Amino acid sequence: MRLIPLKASADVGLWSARHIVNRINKFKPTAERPFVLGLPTGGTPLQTYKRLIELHQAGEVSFKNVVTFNMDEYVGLPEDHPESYHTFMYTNFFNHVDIPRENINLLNGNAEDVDAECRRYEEKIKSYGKINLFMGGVGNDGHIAFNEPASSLASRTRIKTLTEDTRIANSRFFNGDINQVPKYALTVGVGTLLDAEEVMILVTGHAKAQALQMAVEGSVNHLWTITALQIHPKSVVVCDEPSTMELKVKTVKYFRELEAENMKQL
Ligand SMILES: N[C@@H]1[C@@H](O)[C@H](O)[C@@H](COP(=O)(O)O)O[C@@H]1O
Repeated sequence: MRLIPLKASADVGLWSARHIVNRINKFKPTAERPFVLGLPTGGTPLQTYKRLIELHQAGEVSFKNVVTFNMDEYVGLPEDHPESYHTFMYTNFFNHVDIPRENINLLNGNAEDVDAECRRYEEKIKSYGKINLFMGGVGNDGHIAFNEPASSLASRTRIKTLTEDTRIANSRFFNGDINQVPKYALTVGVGTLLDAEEVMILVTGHAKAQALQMAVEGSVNHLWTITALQIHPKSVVVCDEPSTMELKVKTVKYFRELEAENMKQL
């Protein structure tokens, strides 16, 4: 695991956006061989999306040959609901870059047969071979995508019941009313995430300190599904200072020194 300890959340946004741009440009995608990017919603990646739009406008990156797969979507929320992940993605990112609409993949939380919808999604990912880079955030309780505590670490895309903690955390987007937060979501599985060539997780704010500590210093376990990153061959965690509060000083020092060495070699 690579840990990038940065100062502020704005730095996390910039670093992660540059990382995505570098990966896409190095890949030199074409229509026949697109770059496949996994994407999250939530408050954390907002700054990344802003920076990506700026880098696109500055001519540093094109999304013409990029195919995206979002990690999750609420069940039963109309697609055009202001808090659906469809709306989030178009408003905060897709509407501002040159990605063709047909390259965008989002789970349909209103599908009549949700199991068939989840199978379709897995098949579609497979049809591209693999996801080249999956970006994600983490819940306060260590969930990755909507893989709530006790999710199988081998799980694939499926329907999940949200925990009360997650619904309380997400009620901030629903007028502070937990009753308006959907009870279910469709989500890629931990196994789906682990299949990606690279996984990049963004962690910002003090509320995520315990999740970050488990991710980096804890043991792999299904109660903190973020810990599955430890068995991924290429995972990178980009974090700000407040989120490192529960890490050992020597852990942060080690990773900071490693990154300083990397910078020197560039
Ligand atoms: N399904 C999403 C996750 O993908 C996200 O990582 C988490 C944290 O969101 P935020 O970035 O707003 O803290 O919220 C939701 O539960």
